[in-house]
Amino acid sequence: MLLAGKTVLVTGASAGIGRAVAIGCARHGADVALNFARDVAGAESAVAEIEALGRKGVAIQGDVADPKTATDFVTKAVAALGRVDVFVNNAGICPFHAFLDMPVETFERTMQVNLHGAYFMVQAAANQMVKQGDGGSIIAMSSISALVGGEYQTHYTPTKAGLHSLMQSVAIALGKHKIRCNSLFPGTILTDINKDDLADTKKREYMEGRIPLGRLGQPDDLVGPTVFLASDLAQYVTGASLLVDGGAYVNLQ
Ligand SMILES: NC(=O)C1=CN([C@@H]2O[C@H](COP(=O)(O)OP(=O)(O)OC[C@H]3O[C@@H](n4cnc5c(N)ncnc54)[C@H](O)[C@@H]3O)[C@@H](O)[C@H]2O)C=CC1
Ligand SMILES: C[C@H](O)[C@@H]1OC(=O)[C@H](O)[C@@H]1O
Repeated sequence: MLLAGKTVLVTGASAGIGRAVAIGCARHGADVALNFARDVAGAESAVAEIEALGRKGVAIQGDVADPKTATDFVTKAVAALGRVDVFVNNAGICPFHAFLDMPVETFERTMQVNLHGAYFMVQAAANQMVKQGDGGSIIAMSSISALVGGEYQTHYTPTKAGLHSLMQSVAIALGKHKIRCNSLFPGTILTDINKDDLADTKKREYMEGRIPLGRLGQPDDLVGPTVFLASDLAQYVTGASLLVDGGAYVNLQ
């Protein structure tokens, strides 16, 4: 029970990686607050799974692109669960689109959800941790895309590099408060975010072929790395990043 007694907040947790991480943290002993955008049924079923594990769970609706959602989420999570020990910034979108005719709205929305939203969420969680006075752990679901490009992700990859950069800077700003800040770099994980893109059999086989461990990732593959960074096992780890990609990044030839 690496997270016994800890309260974990996760954004975008009604589906995909966020949901797996929220339930995984509960499996490791944490109470969990979930932010979700629209999927009430998904959020409620995630809370039910958390409660079935004997932990407390609460789902709080809000669009992370609105800066007010950040203080609302943290305030309501603290009202329900008492405190914030771990904050996982997970919510994100990746509407694949070519560069030369990228719609302004698609670019701006991707920035607002993935990066601006993260900034204010992390700020709200950090202020609560500073008020509590006994440290904490902040984890950003960045991406292998912080390190490499994507032809149809020119609006997305800068948000993932930006998220990692944010973790590096807040690791410095918050170190004096014993708040650790780190990034996870998932590779290609099978979720709704890439369902359409990977419906193209050629693309899927190409992506699979790049992975030394021989398979695309599953949301549960992110649970162990998240629990590690959230836990006291990582007490001297801050400003760091961890690739969770089956080895895809290092596989040049
Ligand atoms: N699936 C993959 O291959 C990879 C995913 N990631 C990142 O992992 C994170 C989770 O993505 P997945 O689980 O794969 O996709 P997903 O589409 O299954 O989950 C994304 C979650 O974010 C939520 N969300 C989207 N916009 C929101 C908003 N405005 N406010 C609140 N919640 C919002 C969605 O409702 C959903 O629950 C994202 O930040 C993504 O960029 C990073 C690397 C690889
Ligand atoms: C959505 C993509 O499949 C996924 O997102 C990322 O961040 C990875 O680099 C993959 O491209």
